[in-house]
Amino acid sequence: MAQQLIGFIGAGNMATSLAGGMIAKGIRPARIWMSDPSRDRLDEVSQQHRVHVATDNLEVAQRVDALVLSVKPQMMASVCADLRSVVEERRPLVISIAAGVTVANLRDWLGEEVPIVRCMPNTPALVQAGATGLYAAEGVDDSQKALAAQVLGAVGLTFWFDNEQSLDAVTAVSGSGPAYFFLLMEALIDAAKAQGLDAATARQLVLQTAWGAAQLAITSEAGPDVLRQRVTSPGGTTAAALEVFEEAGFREHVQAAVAAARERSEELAG
Ligand SMILES: NC(=O)C1=CN([C@@H]2O[C@H](COP(=O)(O)OP(=O)(O)OC[C@H]3O[C@@H](n4cnc5c(N)ncnc54)[C@H](O)[C@@H]3O)[C@@H](O)[C@H]2O)C=CC1
Ligand SMILES: O=C(O)[C@@H]1CCC=N1
Repeated sequence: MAQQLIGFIGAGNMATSLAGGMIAKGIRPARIWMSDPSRDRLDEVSQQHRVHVATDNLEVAQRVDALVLSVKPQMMASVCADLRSVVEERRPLVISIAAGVTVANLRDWLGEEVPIVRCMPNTPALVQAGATGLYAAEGVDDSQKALAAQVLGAVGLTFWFDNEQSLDAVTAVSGSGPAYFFLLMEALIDAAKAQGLDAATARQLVLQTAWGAAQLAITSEAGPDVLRQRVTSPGGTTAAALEVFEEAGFREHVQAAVAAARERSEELAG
């Protein structure tokens, strides 16, 4: 694994965070290749990370042991069509991070024999605090699984799943999940302003509280339920607020929202 080369097709936000995370974890930049049609983007990336770059996807595919497909889902079919002959001939491990693109889609586009790992990362990968679900299709060996875990593990935690359908649940929970927390932050900032706090202070209070709560939950042995109870004095302010949330059906809304996201993920996967 030490000398294997990793290529990213598409040098966008997710690809550059993954590469940045890998380099921060000690992988030599010389092992990383990136292709993108945008010369400006590649110049930026090679300056920042010192990785190899190419405007031609095939140049990267011809060199690497693992190919991370990191273009937008709607680009995937055409990008794969161009890569197909090289991939069929060389059989690199293909790692897809595209939402809603299935192993069956990738096999259609790249050939039946290609080893594929499908992943669902999330945007906190951009700050090395990601959570990624991974699924290895049949034909992926242990060293290839280790390589995929090394790539995605460079930007956060990784979790393997035995069946591909689980990735729909992962998408609904941790893939889309950052947006749920951002919505709560937005709503709390608005509420803070409605209570007379200035916008900048409201923002800082809310973000620090979100960060602190996450840190506390991650580092504490107690679960979120116990931590919530510890904040809540009987008859106090938190109890007054939580009662409003519960009466409004907060938990049921979260259940319904996640179910809707899962359903949409299944629809997108076809
Ligand atoms: N936003 C999210 O929460 C998550 C996104 N993803 C997936 O990550 C993938 C990449 O997303 P981002 O990095 O946010 O997108 P992005 O738009 O930042 O990057 C895509 C890159 O692909 C390049 N590109 C376009 N056409 C190309 C081609 N023919 N060949 C090579 N490169 C080409 C673009 O120039 C761009 O730099 C998507 O498939 C998305 O579904 C995965 C998990 C979470
Ligand atoms: O909203 C979406 O469809 C994608 C999948 C997970 C995050 N963004």
